[in-house]
Amino acid sequence: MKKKKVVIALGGNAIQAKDATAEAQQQALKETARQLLKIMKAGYDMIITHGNGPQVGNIVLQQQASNTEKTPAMPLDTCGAMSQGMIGYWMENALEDAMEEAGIKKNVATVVTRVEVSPDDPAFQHPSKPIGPFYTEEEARKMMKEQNITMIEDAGRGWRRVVPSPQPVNILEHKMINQLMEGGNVVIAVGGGGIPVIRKNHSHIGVEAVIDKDFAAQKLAELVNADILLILTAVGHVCIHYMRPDEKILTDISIEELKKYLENGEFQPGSMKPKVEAAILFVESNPSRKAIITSLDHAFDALEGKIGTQIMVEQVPV
Ligand SMILES: Nc1ncnc2c1ncn2[C@@H]1O[C@H](COP(=O)(O)OP(=O)(O)O)[C@@H](O)[C@H]1O
Ligand SMILES: NC(=O)OP(=O)(O)O
Repeated sequence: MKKKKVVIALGGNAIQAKDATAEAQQQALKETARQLLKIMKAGYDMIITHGNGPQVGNIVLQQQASNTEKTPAMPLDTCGAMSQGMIGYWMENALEDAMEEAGIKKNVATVVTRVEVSPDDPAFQHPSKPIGPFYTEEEARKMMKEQNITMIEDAGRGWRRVVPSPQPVNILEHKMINQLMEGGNVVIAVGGGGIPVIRKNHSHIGVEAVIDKDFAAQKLAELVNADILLILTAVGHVCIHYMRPDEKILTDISIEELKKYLENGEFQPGSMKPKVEAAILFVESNPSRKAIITSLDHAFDALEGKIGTQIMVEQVPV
């Protein structure tokens, strides 16, 4: 039987569960690798994508802190590339160790990935993607005045810097990523939503932005003709009336029904809304495709259709 192709988008909790140290992030990735191993063992072909919001923001701050003529600060696109390398390297170690323990022999590779965006994307005028650490309102107001940056309150958790987050238009390395996966390798790609580039005079030029990893994963999943887009976050299901007394989990759901909830404003921008939108776009691109939103610990069972929010063209009758 043909192996199913899965593109996995790993949420923040898969990497930065406790704190921002290299040790803590690598520790979190060990558990992530254990969960991903179950998917590997079941014979799925997989490409792993991941976020970079906390990490790229911290790299930017480190760059600024040592910005001298001899050690100049690198721009945001280059910081994005650094975050891909850093997280890809940690993930390679974690996956290799997990495979070794389980007696699985596969190669793991990270592809530094550029994602083309449109220079006319309106997102460049409206920074919305939170990066780096959280601050108090007082600290944030001072930083905005002194540094000419935009900061917003992030889902009740504190204030964070925000940067433009344009939509992915094309993934430049998608053919190589697909070949690596079809060759039986585990591929880590489009990290942090990819390095944002625009096309100018036959060249690609990096731009100051951070692409949403759920949209980038959706674009990649379409381009490699994946069967399933698996979006992993900290909750087992998408909910409507989230955090209210009448909260309800969504299990099997059609894109038509999900769209209605989206239009009713059920999902928050910057958290569940981009995941739901990415899932709908993927399923709409081909009716045989399926998107799943669930937690890391439910990843394998969700692929088997047992749990999580399963998004399809038609709701499967029970
Ligand atoms: N409608 C909703 N249903 C379920 N969870 C929601 C909803 N709205 C917000 N959330 C919260 O948002 C989180 C996902 O957003 P976020 O943490 O930014 O994503 P990521 O896991 O990609 O880092 C969920 O884990 C949950 O805590
Ligand atoms: N690039 C991106 O979407 O990162 P986070 O998921 O960490 O916000």
